[in-house]
Amino acid sequence: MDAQADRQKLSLPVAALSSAQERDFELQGYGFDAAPEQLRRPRIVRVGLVQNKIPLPTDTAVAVQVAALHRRIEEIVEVAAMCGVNIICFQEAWTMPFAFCTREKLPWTEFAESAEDGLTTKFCQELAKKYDMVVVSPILERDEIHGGTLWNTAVVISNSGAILGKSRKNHIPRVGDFNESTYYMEGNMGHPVFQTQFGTIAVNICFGRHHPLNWLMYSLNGAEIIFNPSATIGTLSESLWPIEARNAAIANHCFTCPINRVGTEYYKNAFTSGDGGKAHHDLGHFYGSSYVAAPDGSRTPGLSRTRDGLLVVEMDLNLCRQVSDKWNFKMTGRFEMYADKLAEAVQPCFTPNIIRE
Ligand SMILES: NC(=O)NCCC(=O)O
Repeated sequence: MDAQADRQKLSLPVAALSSAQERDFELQGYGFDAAPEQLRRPRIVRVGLVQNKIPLPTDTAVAVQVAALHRRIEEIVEVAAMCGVNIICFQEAWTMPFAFCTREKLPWTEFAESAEDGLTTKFCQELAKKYDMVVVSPILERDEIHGGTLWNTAVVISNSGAILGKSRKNHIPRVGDFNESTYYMEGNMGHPVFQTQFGTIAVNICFGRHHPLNWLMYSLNGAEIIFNPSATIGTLSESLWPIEARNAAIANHCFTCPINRVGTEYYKNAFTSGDGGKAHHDLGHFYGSSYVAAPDGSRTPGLSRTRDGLLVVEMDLNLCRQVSDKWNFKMTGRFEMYADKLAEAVQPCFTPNIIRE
């Protein structure tokens, strides 16, 4: 039997379920248990994963689009609060259309905001305080202190409303129409993890999902829950989606939370893919399917491929150490051997260890 079938359904408040229905988004809840221990109490936390379409056409005024996204997220977060969510994470670049496919600078760079005192961070600080909830807010960041550099950044806001810090996307796609290197730089902050009241969390943004060493480094820094806010399309990655984050949860003895936006975003000006094909007006269908995977390899079902949704997942973080003690991948990982070998392999003078007759 697929381990995903035995994730128990979480019973969610009727008021939350009816609000979700009224507000036209899917609401699902699941739970992961751990065995009782003698010396540690269960460490129960509820996480919320939000996936959504952009509510307005991409040629609406920038400020109007941002405000509409704020309103949409506010109504979903309100329902998350009814469900007792402690930590919530939104999708990659949640305040904007995923317009990097166009390669146009304006108006898309106008969606970039300061991670420290931009409108969106202030909005999230209010939500965090109001609902006593840690908020992970992935945005396009404009870093005025460093010449206005753009980054793809997740701002982590404590349930007190204080900004705990930020984490930047380490790996930038060079595939299909994901022309993100035209806009922002590779993250320069390494692999920060954030100690929150509810557990230790990290944010591995989108394309980092394909890089096992990226997951590993967040885990080595102590992350128990790694969020993976993403924007990806069916024709490109749907076959990888159920596997990569789930495998990372197993390999790193932690929970992983991949989140993908939904819908097809239409652009007025056509763009090409540099493959001789016809110019087109959209990047493709963002297939949602957000889910949570546990360190024991089980996972929740995914949210819808087409609808806005909130996935509420209760987990006992004691499961991380319990699975680690069973499988010991951190003990058996031989990281010292790989550290040496990788240091050699990245040198220009490296010669592969191939034995020939
Ligand atoms: N947002 C982003 O990095 N997308 C790239 C495609 C993928 O990773 O599936």
